[in-house]
Amino acid sequence: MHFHDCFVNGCDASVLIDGPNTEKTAGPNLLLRGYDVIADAKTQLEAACPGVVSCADILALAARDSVVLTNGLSWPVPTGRRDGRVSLASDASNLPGFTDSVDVQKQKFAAFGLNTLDLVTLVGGHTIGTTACQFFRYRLYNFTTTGNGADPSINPAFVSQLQALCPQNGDGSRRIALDTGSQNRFDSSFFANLRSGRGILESDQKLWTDATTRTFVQRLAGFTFGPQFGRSMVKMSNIGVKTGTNGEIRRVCSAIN
Ligand code: HEM
Ligand SMILES: [Ca+2]
Ligand SMILES: [Ca+2]
Repeated sequence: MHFHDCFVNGCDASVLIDGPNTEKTAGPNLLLRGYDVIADAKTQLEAACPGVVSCADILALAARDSVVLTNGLSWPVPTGRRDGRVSLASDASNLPGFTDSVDVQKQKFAAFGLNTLDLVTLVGGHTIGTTACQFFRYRLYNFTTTGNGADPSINPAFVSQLQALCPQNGDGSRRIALDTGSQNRFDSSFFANLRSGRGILESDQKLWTDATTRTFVQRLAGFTFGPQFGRSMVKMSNIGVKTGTNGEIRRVCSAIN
């Protein structure tokens, strides 16, 4: 959620606003979840200290805390973001898509001052969580006309496992781990999986196929992922921050004051 917020109008909680044609209604945001967790935190903060902690700061802090809760390394989160007053679905086109080439992924991150190391590191957020079959099933059936019909960048031994989890005409909303075998642990296993052709999203596996990002995947599969993730997250969470008289401290995260 923090990533999808920061890439559209900066880290200003614009992604949390309810209403017709807000960012929430844009394709890439339709499956975001956890709004209830942010709303709960806001209710408790307003009861203790009304008007002080922005929804944008809650998103940044919750992102860090979810990493800590899944056994990842912590980092200090700079605070002081104010909440934006604009949220338009039409602004969500900056967000990367799961079929994007490495060049496009790099461009979309570079537009916010994030370099290739930041890109590969931040995509490592896929060490936790799941994806719906609909976002990668096309890689398993009739992707090619030769061989077993699957995307050749998938480890052949892994194809049948994925086919069993996401049958061709099965439920597209069924969810499977983005980091096979380690979906609840914030570790470097995601990068080891890319290295062995076990990436789930096409955009993730391409980070290994492409020579310009492969060296970073190789490096992050070691011990540097933990500390680097905190550094790259602090860069991401500074995108377009509103301070001073810009924006407001929302009373409720789903609506402007
Ligand atoms: C090239 C960039 C990226 C693309 C194309 C991408 C795409 C996706 C897709 C398609 C899903 C599955 C959505 C679903 O089925 O609900 C997903 C899930 C997820 N992504 Fe990304 N993502 C990218 C970068 C990031 C970054 C930078 C982070 C965090 C720093 C991140 C964190 C997550 C998490 C935690 C999930 C799991 C959500 C859940 O379990 O509900 N992603 N991503
Ligand atoms: Ca935003
Ligand atoms: Ca993991």
